[in-house]
Amino acid sequence: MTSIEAVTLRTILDSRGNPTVEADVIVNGGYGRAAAPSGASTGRYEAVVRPPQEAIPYAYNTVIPQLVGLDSRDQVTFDRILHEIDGTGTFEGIGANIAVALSLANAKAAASAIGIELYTYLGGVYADEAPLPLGNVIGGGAHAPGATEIQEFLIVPTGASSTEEAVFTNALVHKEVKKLLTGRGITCGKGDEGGWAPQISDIDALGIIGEAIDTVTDETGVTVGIGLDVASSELWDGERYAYRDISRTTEDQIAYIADLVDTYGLIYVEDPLHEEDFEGFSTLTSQIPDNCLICGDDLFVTNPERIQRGVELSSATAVLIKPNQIGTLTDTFEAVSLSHRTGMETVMSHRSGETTDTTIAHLATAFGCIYLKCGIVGGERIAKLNELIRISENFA
Ligand SMILES: O=C(O)[C@@H](CO)OP(=O)(O)O
Ligand SMILES: [Mg+2]
Repeated sequence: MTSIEAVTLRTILDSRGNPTVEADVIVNGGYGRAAAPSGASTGRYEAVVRPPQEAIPYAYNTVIPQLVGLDSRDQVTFDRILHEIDGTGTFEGIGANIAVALSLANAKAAASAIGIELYTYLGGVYADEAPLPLGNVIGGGAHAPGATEIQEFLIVPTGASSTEEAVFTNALVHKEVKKLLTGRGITCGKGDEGGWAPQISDIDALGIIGEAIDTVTDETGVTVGIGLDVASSELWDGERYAYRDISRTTEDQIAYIADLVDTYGLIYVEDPLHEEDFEGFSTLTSQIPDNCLICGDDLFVTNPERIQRGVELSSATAVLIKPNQIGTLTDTFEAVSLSHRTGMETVMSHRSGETTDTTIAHLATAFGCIYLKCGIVGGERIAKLNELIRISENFA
């Protein structure tokens, strides 16, 4: 038994300058630390976050005394107890930020006590491949208001032969996009996730990224695919998708996305429709070629019940996995395994508000996710990418 000896919670800074929760779990022979990230375009059905200044004192009184003495290696019981103490099903009581930090820190403590890496502890001998990085190269929406209308223009170095090459290919495209923007006299800063945030149309963004990829592929020989996170719940006004100069009905939106997939050869589209529209997702998925994943983020919120509904309606071919949307590692694992059992891919994802915590690089590898979505540059993003490079050394 790896007994939990002490638990500490503190408030730390996130990448947007907001307070977030960090947990330390100390066990006999090891310790684990994890921090909660936070979203800007959060799904309506995500587990509930409580402000750290309220949630931490509450956890010291109500949660931590019940965790001390538990066996850290029994993650299922640890997570069940978090749910029992909370009692709401959505972590409204203790806060999903507290729950996720504690749950991940506990797994890391158990791995550390055994003296193995987290991805090996969770994935065993069959965790032998690192996911490809899916990175945000241009962005707007809730992450950079005033820039592009689609929230994220993503790239995946599908032709990379190593994690190092994959990570650096994305970085080269990111640099090349800056060159092209500057060459056209377009000034831009960066959005919350480190993608460029120019005031250009979505179509121009796709054109520029295509050009940048061509240059990088010519230089390196590595092919790169393009994806989108439309984050459509942010555009949906209850009746239509309200873009700046046009508003689209659901049918128009489906036709628009299908056309983008076709014209730009997209290989990944996340949240093309809003978070309630399982049927619209299903119609779009049936029209899209198999080589393009249709991924649900706000639609599924890493919640097995919602994923099951998506399975029944064939709404998507991939599920975005964000541990803080559901609150515990065990719930996250259930979401991943249900997705895989039903033939869907999984994409482990950062949030727009992040810390230098690298846990998701381990989870993505342990759980066999196809992609790790975590940006391209910026300290809190490269922390995860550099960890992925370290993890991949073991598979060489
Ligand atoms: O929509 C998303 O997929 C995420 C991460 O890119 O954004 P946020 O964390 O703001 O929900
Ligand atoms: Mg998303």
